[in-house]
Amino acid sequence: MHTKTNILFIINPISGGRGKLRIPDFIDKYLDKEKFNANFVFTEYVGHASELADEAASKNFDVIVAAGGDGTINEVATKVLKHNIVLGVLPLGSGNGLARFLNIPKNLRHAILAINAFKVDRIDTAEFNNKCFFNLAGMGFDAHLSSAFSKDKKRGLAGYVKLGFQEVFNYKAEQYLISIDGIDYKRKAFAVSVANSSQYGNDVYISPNASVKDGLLDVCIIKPFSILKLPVLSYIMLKGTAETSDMIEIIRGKNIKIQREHAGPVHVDGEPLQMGAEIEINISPLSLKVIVP
Ligand SMILES: Nc1ncnc2c1ncn2[C@@H]1O[C@H](COP(=O)(O)OP(=O)(O)OP(=O)(O)O)[C@@H](O)[C@H]1O
Repeated sequence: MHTKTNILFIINPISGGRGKLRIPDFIDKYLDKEKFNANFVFTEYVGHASELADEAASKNFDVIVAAGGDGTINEVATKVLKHNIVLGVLPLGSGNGLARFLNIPKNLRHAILAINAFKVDRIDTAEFNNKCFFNLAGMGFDAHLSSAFSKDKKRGLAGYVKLGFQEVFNYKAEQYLISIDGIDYKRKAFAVSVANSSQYGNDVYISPNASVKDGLLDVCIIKPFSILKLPVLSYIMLKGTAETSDMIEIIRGKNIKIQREHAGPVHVDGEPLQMGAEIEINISPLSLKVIVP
């Protein structure tokens, strides 16, 4: 007789700006009950997913599924990594950067069927000072925007795009000293992103050739630009041509130190945080077990 796998679904009710009350019933309908004992829990506040995942992993859960966006994945995966169990993802966020990179189906039924198939792969993870990240972290305009977005009542893609347009006009590029595996680069930048996967979400690519399995982080420096070139930058990101563009410089490495002008906002998987002026980023190759289609 097989023992079943204990699986917990941690559902963020606000991610992606859609109601999720019926999600547990839907999952229950398609999940393979021969394989899994399923439990469901909704998060109630920022940081709750992390607490729930930590508790479940120290009990008898073998798989924890983050049902939400990159912020929810970040909280859950940090604890899944710590306890060396398996992460699942149901992409129910606004951008779903990591899920898109991993080709996890946007269609919920298909994403559940992929969990049933239970193909487990390993991906790189990284630390941004003492915070884990799995998709993308950074500073400059990205961080400024995610800080502003978190204060905004309206979630979802439309709200994000609208706010982005408002903020981009006022934002000033800053000076950074970036050390990548011991080589120093002094750069003025609109934003500095450190990419594990290739995209912010919604198929907006900052580092189109990034891989979560190459043991490398992609430091993406968006150079200062005239606002008139904003459509060009947007086009580059949508088409995934950053690698050959003169608006973005991409340098790969394992150990990254960034000295910025002052302490201030950063984002870690899209979630805004405040950090000091000095940031150190390191990669842990193939450290996280995750269910992939
Ligand atoms: N009940 C809740 N009320 C308010 N915030 C919550 C609640 N549960 C979780 N959160 C927070 O919601 C934030 C956003 O979640 P998430 O990133 O999953 O969605 P998203 O931003 O819509 O998607 P994406 O990151 O893919 O664009 C996270 O910081 C998480 O901690």
